[in-house]
Amino acid sequence: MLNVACALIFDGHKLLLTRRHPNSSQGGLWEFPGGKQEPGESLQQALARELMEELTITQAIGPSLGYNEHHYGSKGVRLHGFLCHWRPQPIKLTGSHDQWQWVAPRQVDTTTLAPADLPLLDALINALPQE
Ligand SMILES: Nc1nc2c([nH]c(=O)n2[C@H]2C[C@H](O)[C@@H](COP(=O)(O)OP(=O)(O)OP(=O)(O)O)O2)c(=O)[nH]1
Ligand SMILES: [Mg+2]
Repeated sequence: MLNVACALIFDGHKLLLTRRHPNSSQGGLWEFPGGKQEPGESLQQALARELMEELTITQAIGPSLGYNEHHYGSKGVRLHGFLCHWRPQPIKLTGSHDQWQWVAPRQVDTTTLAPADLPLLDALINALPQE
């Protein structure tokens, strides 16, 4: 099982989604930015590294939203979500993604979101104050 850490970066109203580069696995789908844990790293360290590598942003990694296990064919992914309070700063995509967007959590188009992400999106929505 591949351990992947991802960030649900939230500014109090909107959530940051990034779109996977068309040539990658799950290409063209939107996701929470992040990547694979490497040997010797905590999940939070992996996530901070990936956010710098992929978006050139520095984020304080907040509380865990749990994890979801998902199988893409024979490949199993354990996707760990962390809530991060957005620190305003420029975003620069370095190649893993071709777009980003800010979207209200309840308005995310779940048909174009990586399927492993759905339970983490629900965990965020459940943690929000009622409208
Ligand atoms: N980062 C990230 N990966 C996700 C999400 N949802 C989801 O199914 N995945 C899957 C896609 C990949 O099969 C797997 C690994 O993520 P990744 O491709 O970002 O890993 P990485 O940044 O380390 O990239 P690489 O070394 O493979 O280039 O996790 C998500 O929300 N964020
Ligand atoms: Mg990645």
